[in-house]
Amino acid sequence: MHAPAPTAAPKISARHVSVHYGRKQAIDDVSIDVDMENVTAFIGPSGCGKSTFLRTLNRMNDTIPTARVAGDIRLDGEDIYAADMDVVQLRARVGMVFQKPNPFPKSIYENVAYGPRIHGLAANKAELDHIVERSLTRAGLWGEVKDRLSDSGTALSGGQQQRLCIARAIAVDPEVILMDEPCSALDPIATAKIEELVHELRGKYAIVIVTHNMQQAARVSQRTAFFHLGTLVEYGVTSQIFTNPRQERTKDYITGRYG
Ligand SMILES: Nc1ncnc2c1ncn2[C@@H]1O[C@H](COP(=O)(O)OP(=O)(O)OP(=O)(O)O)[C@@H](O)[C@H]1O
Repeated sequence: MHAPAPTAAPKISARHVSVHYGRKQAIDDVSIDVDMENVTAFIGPSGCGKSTFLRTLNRMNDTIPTARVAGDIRLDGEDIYAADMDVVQLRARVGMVFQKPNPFPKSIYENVAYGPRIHGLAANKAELDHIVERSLTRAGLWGEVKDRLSDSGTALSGGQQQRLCIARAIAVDPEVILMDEPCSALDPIATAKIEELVHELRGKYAIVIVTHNMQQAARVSQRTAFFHLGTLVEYGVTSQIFTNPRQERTKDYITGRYG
């Protein structure tokens, strides 16, 4: 399986990655490059391993006791599974947004300020205020919340909560943002806002998005990886994957024959 030639040095380079949960293999020998310029979508039928593979990219699988990851994953050439890798730092550099919005039960301001504070990114309150405003602005939420920053994050609508979670990821200055079906709990209008946001964030961060929705993959990404039964079947330019897939299995999936 060959990744398309990246337009620049890859931000993330994964080679021969396999994942087991106990004795069950969920990912089998996946190699892929992700760059800054292109949004990368992971698609494939339920259970094919998209989320499992996504979680290897910031070691989120470490939190699952039965999960074992083999292979080599590099962030700007640095081995993220090296023994001396600081996982807290790594997860700030490679942020994650989940299926279900999960703001902290704290104020909108605190949701965004928490990360920069623990990572020591602001020298004083004014700097922290600035980071909070900038992050909420980038996440397309500032206008809606600037007059209610002390309200609870959990009181926002689902779509606003998801943008708050994106602002929270952005606040610690990540290099990569991983999104695991970020719109699956949202209505079409909130979904459209997140998709717009992905367009705006493209190039500022390397973005990988797992989606069940092929139209969404076609709309938001420039590179698409099709997974099936734990393997990476095909990875290429999104328009090519959807109009002229090289592999029979990809064609069957995108034409709705299974999934
Ligand atoms: N914590 C876990 N423990 C054991 N098996 C797991 C665990 N998480 C996932 N699996 C298994 O690993 C395989 C891949 O699951 P994963 O959630 O990565 O797939 P997916 O493509 O993201 O699916 P979906 O689209 O339904 O979310 C599945 O067979 C699943 O049952």
